Amino acid sequence: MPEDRAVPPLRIAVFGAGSIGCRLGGALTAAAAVTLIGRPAAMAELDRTGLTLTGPGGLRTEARPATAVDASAAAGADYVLVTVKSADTADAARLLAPHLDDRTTVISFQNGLHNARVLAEALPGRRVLAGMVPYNVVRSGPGAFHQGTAGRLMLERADAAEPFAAAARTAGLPVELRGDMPRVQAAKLLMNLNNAVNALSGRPLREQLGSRPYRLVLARCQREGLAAFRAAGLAPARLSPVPARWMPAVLGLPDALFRRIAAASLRVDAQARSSMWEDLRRGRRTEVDSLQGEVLALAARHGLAAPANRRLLELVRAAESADAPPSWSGPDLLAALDGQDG
Ligand SMILES: NC(=O)C1=CN([C@@H]2O[C@H](COP(=O)(O)OP(=O)(O)OC[C@H]3O[C@@H](n4cnc5c(N)ncnc54)[C@H](OP(=O)(O)O)[C@@H]3O)[C@@H](O)[C@H]2O)C=CC1
Ligand SMILES: CC(C)(CO)C(=O)C(=O)O
Repeated sequence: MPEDRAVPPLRIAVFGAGSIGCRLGGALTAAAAVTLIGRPAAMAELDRTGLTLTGPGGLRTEARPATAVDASAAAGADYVLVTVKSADTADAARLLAPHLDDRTTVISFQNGLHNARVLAEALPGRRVLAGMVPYNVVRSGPGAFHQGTAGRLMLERADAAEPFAAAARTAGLPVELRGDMPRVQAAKLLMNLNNAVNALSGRPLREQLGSRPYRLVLARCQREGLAAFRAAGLAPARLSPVPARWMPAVLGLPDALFRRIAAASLRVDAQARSSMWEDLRRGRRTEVDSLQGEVLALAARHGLAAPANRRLLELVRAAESADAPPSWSGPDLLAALDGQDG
C-alpha cells in the first residue's frame, strides 16, 4: 500500500492585517495555513478576541489565524497577500524582501494602479500578481470585520494564481482570473473616485450615492478620469452593468431614475462606508494620492486639466489634518468644485 501522505495546506501570509487583510486572511483559514502580519496592538487584540467576519447573505464566521508583527513571519509562504494602504507599499516590499524567495508569489489586493509594479520593482526575481477587491470591509468592533457588499475577487491570470484561486474558492471567496488587470484597475479607480466624495460627506455609501449633488461631484471626477484614460489608451474594463463610459451620465440622472438603473451599485448595507471614510475617522492618512492624485498625474502627462479631482484632493488633504471628520452637504461640495465653498 502506498503511504497516505496528505498534501500540506498552502501557507499564506497576509502583510497589513487591517480590514481587507483580516477579511481575506480570516476566510482563508478554512483552506490554508494563514499568518496575519500587522501592528502589535492590532495583533494583540486579535489574539485576545479571535476574528469574527460578517457580511452579505448572513455570513458569520469565526477564525483564529496565527498572528505576527514582523515581516520575517512571511518566510517560506506560498503566497504573501499585500493589503497595506498604497502609501505603505514600498515600505512593505522593503520589509518583506529579505524573507521571500522564489517559492513565494506576492499578490497585491490593493486599490490604485501601481501597487503591483511597486512591489515587483522592489522584489526583483519574485512573482508579483495584481489583484482587486470589489467589496467594502470595515472594522465593526474588536476583532470584528464587516463586508458590506457582495462580489468576486479579481486576480491576474497566471499559473501561479491557480492554487491560490482554488484555496480561496474553497474558503468561500469567489475569484475571477483576468487577463486584463490594468483595465480592471482602471475601472476600479473610477469607482474609487467616490471614496473622497463619500469620506467628505461623512455619510453611508447608500445615502451618499442616493443623493444627486454628491453624484454630480463624482460624475465630474469620473469624466476627468475617463478623459485621462482615453488619452493614455487605457479602456477601463466593464465591472458593472453600466459601462464605465456611461457612468457620469447615469450619475446625473434624477434620484428615482438613478435608483432604478444603478440598483446594483446601491445594493450595499445601509451602514457601509468607503475605506477613505474609515481612514479620516481614525485620523489616518488617506489614499487620495493614489486615486484623485492618479487622475491628476495621468491628465497632466497628456496635457489635460482635472480641476474636480484637484479640488477633492485638496479638500481631503485639509480633512486629514482637521480636528473633526468632515460632513459636507452635497450642494456645498458641488459648489466647492467651482471654488465657491464658504
Ligand atoms: N476597506 C475596504 O473596504 C477596501 C479596501 N481596498 C484596498 O485595500 C487596501 C487595504 O485597505 P484596508 O484594509 O481598508 O486598510 P487598513 O488600513 O484597514 O489595513 C492596512 C493595515 O496594514 C497595517 N500596516 C501598514 N504597514 C504595516 C507594516 N509595515 N507592518 C505591519 N502592519 C502594517 C496598517 O496599520 P496602520 O494603520 O497602523 O498603518 C493597517 O492596520 C487599500 O489599498 C484599499 O484601498 C479595496 C477594496 C475595499
Ligand atoms: C469597495 C469600495 C469601492 C467601497 O467604497 C472600495 O474600494 C473602498 O472603500 O476602498
